[in-house]
Amino acid sequence: MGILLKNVQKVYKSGDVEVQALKNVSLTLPEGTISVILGPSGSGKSTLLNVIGGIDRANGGEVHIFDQAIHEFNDDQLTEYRRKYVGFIFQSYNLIPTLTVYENVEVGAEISESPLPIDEVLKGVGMYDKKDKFPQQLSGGEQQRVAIARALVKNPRLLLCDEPTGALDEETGKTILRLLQDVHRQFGTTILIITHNQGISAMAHWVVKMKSGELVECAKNEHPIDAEKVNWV
Ligand SMILES: Nc1ncnc2c1ncn2[C@@H]1O[C@H](COP(=O)(O)OP(=O)(O)OP(=O)(O)O)[C@@H](O)[C@H]1O
Repeated sequence: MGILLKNVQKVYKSGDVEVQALKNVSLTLPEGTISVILGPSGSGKSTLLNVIGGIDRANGGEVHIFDQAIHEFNDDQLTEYRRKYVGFIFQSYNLIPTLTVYENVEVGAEISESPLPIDEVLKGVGMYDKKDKFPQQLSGGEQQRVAIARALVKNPRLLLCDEPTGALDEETGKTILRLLQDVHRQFGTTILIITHNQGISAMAHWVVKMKSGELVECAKNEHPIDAEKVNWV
């Protein structure tokens, strides 16, 4: 199984206040599928992604990723899990401003046991021609391509995307979604995408809906559409 969550709970405490970010979330997503996670702001989407990616720990329940019980992992094991299996893409790109495009992707390659060739990955995302540029010399869409290249160069089995098109216009956003779809087709990568754009769910195999820390729906989409045909909302 790809992703298997059983009764996962996450509580954040700040002072006397407790926030139940995840309430008994159970979820099954097969390996090699694209899933979209929808839900209002504060519903627990990022927390869910972070728990699956081993950035954050659940307070209760079980988290099995590729048949590994990561909720039982110690910190070193969790770091190793992230390094080996997980690529992250965020809305804010998180590129290192003092490094070139090539060097930013190299950072991703260095932490991997079996990285893909950097030049090939840069060509794949259409950024090879700009490999010597710095992030501030690039448009938002180009920066996101570099961030995707940095995640992909690890050849991750799991690609976690938190609002990857949130800062992009429709045309650029769709090229990024196309790229994710191509990655899925080429490598069979399991991809999770958090979005506020409901239209994107039409390109996913599974659509997960969150509300107030609860998983309210996990529906299969039998006929995912191409990224270009997404109804941008
Ligand atoms: N580090 C933290 N400390 C305290 N509370 C937190 C922390 N991270 C998240 N929360 C709270 O947990 C709840 C779920 O947050 P989360 O970021 O997972 O929601 P979200 O659905 O991703 O929201 P958004 O769409 O706005 O990013 C929110 O009430 C949030 O304020």
